[in-house]
Amino acid sequence: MDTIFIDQLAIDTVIGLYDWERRIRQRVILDLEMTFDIREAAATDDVAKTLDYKAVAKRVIAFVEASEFDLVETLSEGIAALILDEFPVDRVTLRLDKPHALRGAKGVGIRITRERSQ
Ligand SMILES: Nc1nc2c(c(=O)[nH]1)N=C([C@H](O)[C@@H](O)CO)CN2
Repeated sequence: MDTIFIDQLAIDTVIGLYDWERRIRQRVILDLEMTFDIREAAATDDVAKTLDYKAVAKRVIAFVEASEFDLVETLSEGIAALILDEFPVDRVTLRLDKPHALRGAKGVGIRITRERSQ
């Protein structure tokens, strides 16, 4: 299966456990890999036949900007669920980096893979 990806999508949101984190917006960086068969789009040169990465990015940005979760786990599951619910994707791998969360580290975060349930 083919993959359509979005790399290093930077979004500011309320995320974190601590009181000071509830009062500010912090940057999260997303890498998304979504399985999609591109052959029909390639044969027709028609964006309507593919997974429009701009439409995915717009929807993910709106969700993340409006969210106020404590954990990166909850935010990541929410993003994966909305992609599988709203777009023709059977499998999504998502890496979420919270770059300013841990002094001394370039970043922290998680990577998850979720599939559409049959
Ligand atoms: N597994 C996790 N550990 C931690 C999280 C998290 O979301 N998942 N969050 C925090 C704090 O919010 C931290 O990012 C603030 O520096 C700590 N551990």
